[in-house]
Amino acid sequence: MVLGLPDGVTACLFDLDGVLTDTAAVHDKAWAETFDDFLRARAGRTGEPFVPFDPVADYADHVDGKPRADGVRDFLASRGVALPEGGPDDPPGAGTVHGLGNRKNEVLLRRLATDGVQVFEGSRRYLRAAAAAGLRRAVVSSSANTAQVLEVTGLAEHVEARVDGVVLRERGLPGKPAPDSFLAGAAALGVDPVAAAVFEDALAGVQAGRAGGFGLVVGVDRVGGHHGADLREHGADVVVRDLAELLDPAVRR
Ligand SMILES: O=P(O)(O)OC[C@H]1O[C@@H](O)[C@H](O)[C@@H](O)[C@@H]1O
Repeated sequence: MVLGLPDGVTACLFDLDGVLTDTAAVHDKAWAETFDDFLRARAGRTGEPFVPFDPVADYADHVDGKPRADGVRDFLASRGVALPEGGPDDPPGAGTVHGLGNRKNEVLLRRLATDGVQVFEGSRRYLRAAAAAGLRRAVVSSSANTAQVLEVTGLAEHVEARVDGVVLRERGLPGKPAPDSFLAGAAALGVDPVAAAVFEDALAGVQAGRAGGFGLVVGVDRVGGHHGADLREHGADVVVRDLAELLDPAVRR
């Protein structure tokens, strides 16, 4: 066993937000701000009560890990709201799926610029150890901002391939929970799925890992509560709080 991975696993497919970088929380806040503005205005118009976006349950169940437009559609569907699709050039905040998505991206970029991006130290160490052990390494994220985040954090140099929200759109691939993005990551590294381990903090992400028949699905639980159990239920073979636990089994819970 190398770095907590079963024999035969020669590649690692890392999700980005919440696994390598502390950006899941930033996405979550940007979604909450966007959806709350939308829901508040809608309640004002319809007279229905304003029920805010729940940054724990709504984020985990409907948004986390999915491509931007899927997040908009799936969360609104959970509230019985269907918006027209619109198009990628819709102005931020327009009453379309893309308009709300563009608004969320504006808020996200503003928050990333003011708060910066933190890399989880255990993840940086794990990436270095994986490279030293000769494991292949790809980042597989639904975010269209992946390349910029990898650059500003200096993580790009540790990663050999990237499948992200931009690549998914270009290739017309379905996002997580479909396995396609992880399968594309394994293909980019030239390995079979069974020889690759998936590292994921989102329910949609571990579901994708399970659906793709990967060698191991590592759930990363940074939020606590019942998220660890939910990750297992949706497809994680093991759950850790930080990738450092895989480097040092002594700190494993
Ligand atoms: O809006 P972006 O940057 O393309 O990101 C899309 C999604 O990317 C995922 O990585 C995040 O878990 C989601 O929260 C986010 O919504």
